[in-house]
Amino acid sequence: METFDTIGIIGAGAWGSALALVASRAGRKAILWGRDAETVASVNAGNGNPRYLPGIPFKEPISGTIDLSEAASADLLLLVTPAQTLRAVLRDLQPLVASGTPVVLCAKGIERSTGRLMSEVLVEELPQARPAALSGPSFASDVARGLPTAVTIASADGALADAIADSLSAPAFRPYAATDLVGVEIGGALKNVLAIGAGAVAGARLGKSAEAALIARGFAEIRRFARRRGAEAETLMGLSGLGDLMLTCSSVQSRNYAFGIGIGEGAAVADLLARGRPLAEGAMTALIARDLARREAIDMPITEVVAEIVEGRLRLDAAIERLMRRPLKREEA
Ligand SMILES: NC(=O)C1=CN([C@@H]2O[C@H](COP(=O)(O)OP(=O)(O)OC[C@H]3O[C@@H](n4cnc5c(N)ncnc54)[C@H](OP(=O)(O)O)[C@@H]3O)[C@@H](O)[C@H]2O)C=CC1
Ligand SMILES: O=C(CO)COP(=O)(O)O
Repeated sequence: METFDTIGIIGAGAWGSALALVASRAGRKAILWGRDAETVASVNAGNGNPRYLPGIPFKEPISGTIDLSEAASADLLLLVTPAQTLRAVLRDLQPLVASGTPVVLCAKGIERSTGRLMSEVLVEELPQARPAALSGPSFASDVARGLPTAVTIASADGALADAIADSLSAPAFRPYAATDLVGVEIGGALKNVLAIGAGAVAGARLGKSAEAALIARGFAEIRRFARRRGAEAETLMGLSGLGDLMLTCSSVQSRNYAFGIGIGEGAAVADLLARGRPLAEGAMTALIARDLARREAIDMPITEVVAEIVEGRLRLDAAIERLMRRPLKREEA
């Protein structure tokens, strides 16, 4: 099996830092690239990442750098900047990455300007890379603390997925290899949209029954979308689909769920978005998924209302009424 001794992590936010700790715990040399010199200096001084993972000590060695070429020369790269920044980051990486380098996409989103999945952006901008994705139920703070976590690592090249899983496996971090890259990406991106919806229902105190209904019917939308893209049904039932959906739609640790709670409690979406941080990828993904669903005639009514709420064009009570008044239908997805 191929082995990857050095792992370059691109993006020193919460998830990139947590994954750098994982790589180090797995016995690899972890090179964490960040554009913020202060954060990188803090990591190198052994003081962790107080901006994104406050209060969590970094006990394992990580080599921080602001020099992209240093991280880009690693045997394996993890790309961990937000979805909408992926293309620009890949353009910077293009002259620095050796042919055949495996690149693991860790952002959960779809590109707004093109509707492309992260792997499609990767193929366009860094064709010399071997694409893979890491997804699943995993809060950065849990992983950084060393709490037990399982994720999916997918690549169309099954041997590569196995090798990446092997290289990242650590006592409290258990990766499962998979080959359905598209299914893994879709589950990870679209669960964030439902987390906003579920959070809004929770924030408005509409009851756990309503939350469960939204999650279950929203999951039917994700499966519909994934089926159309050729994903395997079982993928959506796994860690990167149902697993991450359960986590993100039920925990205030989730930034998407928390964003939804804010909406449900009556905060203006514009105010929530203007705060800019923490990152709620689903706010952007809702708009893209709605547009793609319309273009491809996929019935996604919950995604539709979440998108309109995010756009500030629909109130939560009107959204619920619209969903409840839809013509009755058979339950099958
Ligand atoms: N946090 C989590 O629990 C998990 C997150 N993810 C996914 O990982 C992705 C990243 O999330 P997360 O790390 O939490 O986000 P954070 O907001 O914690 O960090 C984002 C990082 O990306 C950097 N960044 C932003 N824009 C650019 C850019 N244009 N070029 C280079 N670097 C940039 C930021 O740098 P700066 O500080 O300088 O702005 C920051 O270091 C998201 O898609 C998210 O869905 C997946 C699983 C778990
Ligand atoms: O993807 C995540 C957990 O698996 C993190 O979710 P949030 O981005 O909503 O915090």
